[in-house]
Amino acid sequence: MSAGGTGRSGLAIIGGGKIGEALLSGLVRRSGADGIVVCERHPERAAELTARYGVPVLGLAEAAARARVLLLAVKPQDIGTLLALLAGSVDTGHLVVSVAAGVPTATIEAALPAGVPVVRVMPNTPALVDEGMSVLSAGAHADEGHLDEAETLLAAVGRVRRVPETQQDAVTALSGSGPAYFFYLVEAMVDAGILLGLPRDLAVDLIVQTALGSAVMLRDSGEHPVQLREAVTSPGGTTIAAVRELERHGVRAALIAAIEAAHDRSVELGRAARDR
Ligand SMILES: NC(=O)C1=CN([C@@H]2O[C@H](COP(=O)(O)OP(=O)(O)OC[C@H]3O[C@@H](n4cnc5c(N)ncnc54)[C@H](O)[C@@H]3O)[C@@H](O)[C@H]2O)C=CC1
Ligand SMILES: O=C(O)[C@@H]1CCC=N1
Repeated sequence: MSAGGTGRSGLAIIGGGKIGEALLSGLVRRSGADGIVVCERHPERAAELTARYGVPVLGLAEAAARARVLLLAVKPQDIGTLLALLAGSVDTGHLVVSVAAGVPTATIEAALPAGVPVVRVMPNTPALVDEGMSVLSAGAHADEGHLDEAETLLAAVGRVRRVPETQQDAVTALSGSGPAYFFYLVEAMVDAGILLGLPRDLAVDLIVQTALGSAVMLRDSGEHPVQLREAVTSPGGTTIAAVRELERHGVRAALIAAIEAAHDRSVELGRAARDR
């Protein structure tokens, strides 16, 4: 991560919120805090990140003067203001990596000096435990080398895939927001355990281990989710009684509609960032 002639190296994480911290924590675990700086506008939060990870918190101009890669991790609603503050400190020797949901690379490019390479990334919070899923797309001025650079960065906290930018709103709805759907499902299953009279800690333990085991099977067995579900579903048994209720309550349709709504919201956030 060094750019010949500029004297810049390393990474500035701009926005030390939930995803900024998830990425920071993984990067520090992997290679230590050297070469990483953070920009965070809330001083209390900034102090917390320094205490937790040993990273310096700098102003935007100083961070851009030092770091070659600028990782933008502020809300889509704040990206316009951030880019206006940052534009005078950014040049084509930087690589700008944005994780802002919905915000097209073209919107970021238009707010920065001509030719600055931009890569759009959709990560997710399991980066906190090195099991993240990050999906990359190149902007107009980002080449294969820039994508490789962003991929190396994100690979420190989990798996990485590349897609054309047109797929990023769908990716955001699936893997970006995806952890929330699984947590929601787990909450509901724990509630069911409570209804059936189990102690909460037992219900949580049963469901979390079942989620983990199921996830490993999905990843490693080579079998389709339908085959895995069929293997649990004994004729005349308990599972089919539950599956009938899931179908009767439209859970499959509800999930599809929910994910479509997340996609549409991502598109909307992108439009709002462009028009702001
Ligand atoms: N939370 C998640 O699971 C994921 C979030 N994202 C994206 O990451 C971005 C951040 O999301 P969260 O971390 O959830 O939000 P957050 O609200 O927890 O964090 C944003 C942080 O940016 C800081 N900030 C805002 N403007 C700033 C500026 N000009 N200079 C310095 N710091 C500034 C805020 O003080 C805040 O701490 C969003 O664009 C979101 O779409 C992407 C993937 C997953
Ligand atoms: O809810 C959000 O907008 C962000 C983007 C993907 C996950 N969290």
